[in-house]
Amino acid sequence: MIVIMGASGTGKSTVSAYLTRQFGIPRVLTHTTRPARQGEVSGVDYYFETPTSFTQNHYLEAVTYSGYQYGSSYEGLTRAWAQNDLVSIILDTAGGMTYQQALGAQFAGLFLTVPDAAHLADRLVARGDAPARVAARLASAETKRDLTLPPALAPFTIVVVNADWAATKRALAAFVATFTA
Ligand SMILES: Nc1ncnc2c1ncn2[C@@H]1O[C@H](COP(=O)(O)OP(=O)(O)OP(=O)(O)O)[C@@H](O)[C@H]1O
Ligand SMILES: Nc1nc2c(ncn2[C@@H]2O[C@H](COP(=O)(O)O)[C@@H](O)[C@H]2O)c(=O)[nH]1
Repeated sequence: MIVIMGASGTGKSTVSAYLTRQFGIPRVLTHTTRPARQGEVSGVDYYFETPTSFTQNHYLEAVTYSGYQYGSSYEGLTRAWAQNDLVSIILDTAGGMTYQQALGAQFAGLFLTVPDAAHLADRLVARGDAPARVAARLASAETKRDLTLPPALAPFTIVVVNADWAATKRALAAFVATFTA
């Protein structure tokens, strides 16, 4: 399982979509109580939940991130694995730690970063996020934490600086090749 991590705006969803498009690697959909962003669809981007419906799934792990609940359910994992042996999932680093412990050798971390975190706000605003929401997200303890890869995950994780998209695509191709070699 490719576990994609990184702070908000580093490009996790963009990379995950590229892995699906280019290499046929499906993404495990996770559940959240945060409101959908413009263009996001339940069952495509997330399973969007109410606080009550969130409790009705069976989670391998769940976290609170920037004031909302997120969780990866066994139901979501089963659906993705029915499509392909190699799947990706987007998690915060706390979830990444849980998955590394649960999956052992099947865990392949992919940590995204940018050369200058000051550019993250510009990316999120360009994505269409409201400036107030961007400020709250980037000020959150979880986003600050996820600017850095936890040392415990370093042996099992590659780091990709996602600035020049062509370079990112080359790094992803080399990474994916390690699973098919
Ligand atoms: N290499 C890149 N260069 C410039 N912009 C990029 C690059 N990669 C992604 N982006 C853009 O940055 C914005 C944020 O990307 P994305 O939504 O994939 O980030 P994310 O890490 O999933 O964020 P979040 O955790 O907030 O959902 C998007 O508008 C995306 O198109
Ligand atoms: N530990 C988990 N983290 C998750 C899960 N689903 C998403 N995430 C992470 O949450 C933040 C915020 O996501 P956003 O879409 O609101 O920007 C981000 O770091 C995701 O990686 C999950 O099920 N478990």
